[in-house]
Amino acid sequence: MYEAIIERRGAVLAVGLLVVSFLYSIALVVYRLYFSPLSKFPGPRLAAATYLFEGYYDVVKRGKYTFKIRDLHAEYGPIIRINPFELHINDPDYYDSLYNREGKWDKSQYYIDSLGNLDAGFGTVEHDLHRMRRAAINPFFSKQKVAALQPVIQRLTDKLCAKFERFRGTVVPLECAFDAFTMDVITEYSLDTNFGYLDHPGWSSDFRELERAFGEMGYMQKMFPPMIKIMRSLPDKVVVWLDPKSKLLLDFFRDCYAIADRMVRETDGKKYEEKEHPTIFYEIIHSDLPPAEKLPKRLEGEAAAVLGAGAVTTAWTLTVCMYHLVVEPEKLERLRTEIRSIMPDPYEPANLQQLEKLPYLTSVILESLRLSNGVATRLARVAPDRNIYFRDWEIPRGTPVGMTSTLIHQNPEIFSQPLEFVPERWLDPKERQRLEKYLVPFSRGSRQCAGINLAWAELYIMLASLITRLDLELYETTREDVDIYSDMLIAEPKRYADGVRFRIK
Ligand code: HEM
Repeated sequence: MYEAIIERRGAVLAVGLLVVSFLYSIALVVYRLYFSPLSKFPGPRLAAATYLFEGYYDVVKRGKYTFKIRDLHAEYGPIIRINPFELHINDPDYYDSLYNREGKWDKSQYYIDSLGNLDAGFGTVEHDLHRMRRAAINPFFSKQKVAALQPVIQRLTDKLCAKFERFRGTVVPLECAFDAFTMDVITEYSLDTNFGYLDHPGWSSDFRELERAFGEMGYMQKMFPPMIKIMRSLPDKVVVWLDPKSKLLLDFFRDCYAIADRMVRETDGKKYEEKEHPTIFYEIIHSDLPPAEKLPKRLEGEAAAVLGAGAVTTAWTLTVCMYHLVVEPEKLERLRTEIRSIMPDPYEPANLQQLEKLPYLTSVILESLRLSNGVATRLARVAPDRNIYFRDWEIPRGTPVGMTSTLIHQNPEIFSQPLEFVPERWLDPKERQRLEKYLVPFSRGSRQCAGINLAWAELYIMLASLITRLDLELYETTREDVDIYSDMLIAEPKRYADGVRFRIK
């Protein structure tokens, strides 16, 4: 009898809960469509009503919302509402108004959640905290510091070129090779350790897989915000059973923690003074940051951020660059001739300052940065304390507003033949000045890339040595292996499984 009553009450409770959540959902949709401060902005009603619209394009169709956003702009105009709480602008001339250093600029919590809430400058929502964290690492990435440390980059460049020479006649997955190079540069230059990827007998694609897993998880996380917290609370074995790819992520964070922990211990003592050069942790540990900012767990986030942000982005730019140069041999030859004019012996490398003066090499790098879209996704910024303006639109304070470099770099009104590799467009100084306003691979403003100088140095030094020392030919690789097809935070081509492959001649 009691059981029957309890059963009946349970059923009533379940139905009651269903009805309440149904009514709540209806009320939420009505609020979002008619009463939200963003309801005046154009865009599809479905996107304004629910995140599932975005989820369909990014999770189900895999990284396609960026391209849908481009189409929506064509339909609704330069400013649109892309989800219940976020706006997107597609007007290249507005870029510097959104990404600058005037006033406070937060990042959007929604975006930061998708990065797994990294406890690093990269993953910091709030302007003031970011400013403090960024100030501690800025000196380390200055042009002067990078210039002084170019021997490290050159040594690792020589190591990769020598490895290519040992692999003559074989097929090499070029992106994996460049990943190994950029990972070794960052770990040695920034973290004073060496993952030794270049010492592996072959070419590992682990890191690329890791970044892809990161992108996929980010999109899932956006749709189901408690996901990361739940995953973190589960034993590792269960997480890996649920999603085998997460093993790469777990191992990666474990490695980052181990580096951070070791660095904190070593930097405390004299031993550090014996080191060849400072590292990012040296800067942080000796900075004015409060003690809580210097704990290994926090520094794990900083290590993960520089590795995650700096390795595949630069490696992908090198890969896209080499693809286009090999496909257009007259451009490759022109570049070779220019580099040889200052380094006739390829094994006696020119220094960075000399390379920076080469106009064609610089143009090739600018064009490669434009076409490679290292960070492919929109980057939302939030003005926390003031309304901002776009043309006649007043955007309420606290609203995430994003723009997407990929869409700007492919805008035919700015870059003629936007999908073609045309380094020549950058050669005329006046035209270059005009175009550089719209070249934003590193973003701009207070949250722009910290590693710009390092990325440029790696690109100059690697290209100069590789192009003058070796001949490469494509192996079963087409434009479908390099052109962006999905936005997985980083750019992903249509045929990403085998990657970009070259035979070393
Ligand atoms: C071609 C290569 C690269 C590209 C295209 C690139 C692009 C970017 C972009 C667009 C951001 C801003 C992301 C956002 O707003 O959320 C960023 C941030 C960052 N990048 Fe890079 N990056 C490159 C190389 C590097 C390198 C070599 C490093 C250093 C090891 C690096 C370290 C960072 C860091 C630490 C941040 C976070 C900055 C902050 O929030 O204060 N990046 N990068």
